Amino acid sequence: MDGSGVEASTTAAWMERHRQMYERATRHPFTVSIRDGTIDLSAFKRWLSQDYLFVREFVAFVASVLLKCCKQEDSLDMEIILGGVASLSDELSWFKNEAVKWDVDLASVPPLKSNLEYHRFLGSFTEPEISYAVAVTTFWIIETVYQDSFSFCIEEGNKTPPELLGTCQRWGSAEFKQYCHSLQRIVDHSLANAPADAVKSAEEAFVRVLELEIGFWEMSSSQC
Ligand SMILES: Cc1ncc(CN)c(N)n1
Repeated sequence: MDGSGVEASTTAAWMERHRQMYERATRHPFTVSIRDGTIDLSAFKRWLSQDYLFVREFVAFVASVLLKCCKQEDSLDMEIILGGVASLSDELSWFKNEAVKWDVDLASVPPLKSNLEYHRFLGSFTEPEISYAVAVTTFWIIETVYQDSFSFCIEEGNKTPPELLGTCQRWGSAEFKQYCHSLQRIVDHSLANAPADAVKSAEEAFVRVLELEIGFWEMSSSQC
């Protein structure tokens, strides 16, 4: 609580403390080039196929967050996270449809280095020792980076190519923003009740996600 009796948000404080890195993740030249219409379409196609592989790994990660949530005494967050798991089925179908549209063969694409590094990070959350507070923080910031990055591509003044607007809407919509805010409330509530070492680990995971997201955009831009 601050002096006015308003509960300060830990997530907002972290966003401020790590603002530079947050900006690097959410205003990366890759997404900025979508917004200004200069995107290299081969880079977009690389992102599309790599992100499909990412989302397949993300399913298991979100399922592990759900499992940790269900083991909490008070599992009121369950419905929001379950909704997140359910929406991934639609998301995988979306990637498959887009791949056909862009003539990308998803079956023949191997994951690139930065993607594999992200997969390893996501895979570590199946460990039961990793707390729910850390896992749900990680989930929230992963979703938020996409929400912030893609909503920028559809904000006023954008020159986003019409064929990419559907992609930007997927994560940049008001609905997805609401969902990210719901996750953020869950995270702040969870952190407010977590021990100090878990809060510290959650902040480390927050920063690690920003690094991995930057690496993912870099990989999409340049095939590293
Ligand atoms: C790399 C990455 N980060 C986040 C998201 C949003 N679920 C995604 N699809 N891909």
